[in-house]
Amino acid sequence: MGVCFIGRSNVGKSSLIKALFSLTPEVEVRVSKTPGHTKKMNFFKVGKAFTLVDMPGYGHRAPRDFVDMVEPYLYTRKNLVRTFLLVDGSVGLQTADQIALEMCEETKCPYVMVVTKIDKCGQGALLTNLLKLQDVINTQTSSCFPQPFLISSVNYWGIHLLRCFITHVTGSTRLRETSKS
Ligand SMILES: Nc1nc2c(ncn2[C@@H]2O[C@H](COP(=O)(O)OP(=O)(O)OP(=O)(O)O)[C@@H](O)[C@H]2O)c(=O)[nH]1
Ligand SMILES: [Mg+2]
Repeated sequence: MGVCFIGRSNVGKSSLIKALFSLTPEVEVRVSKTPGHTKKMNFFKVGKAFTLVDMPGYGHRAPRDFVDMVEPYLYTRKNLVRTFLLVDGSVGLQTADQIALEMCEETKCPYVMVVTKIDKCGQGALLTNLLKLQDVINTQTSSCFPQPFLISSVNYWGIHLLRCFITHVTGSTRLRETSKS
């Protein structure tokens, strides 16, 4: 079973995965300032339980084979439990994101919006983009999680909550049996 991370090139997909793995630094996740850095899908195994998949970005300078590679994956992957669609907090939903959103709706696999880089965007811009995003979620989606996650991979805002969410949706929590006595 697995979860995957998609979004425009440079939005911070690899950085988010790196932040999620901050407690296990032996897992190497490559990040770059150059958009279009991640050119292949990268699979990160977490124990035996599940896999995180880092995808190449779409949009500006992204590998052309995004459509050839990612779309078939989303359509055929049976044990994909969630797709995380990342949007940059400073710029909000772009045309390419709308297309990705429609692709997610079509595959009917549950997906979750993640707003990235909130450390570097102004409060006003963030609020405007969030309200627009929330409106799109409310009116145009049926398999999207109702609330977006706000994160910063630089100072770890929202990372722990997202980690808990992923653990929950992948069923990786091992709840201790409560004492019956
Ligand atoms: N300020 C800030 N910068 C970030 C954050 N996350 C990522 N970045 C920066 O954004 C750039 C791109 O990050 P990546 O994680 O490589 O982006 P990506 O989405 O994997 O990009 P591709 O692999 O090209 O699709 C890097 O310079 C990161 O340091 C964040 O939360 N805050
Ligand atoms: Mg990347």
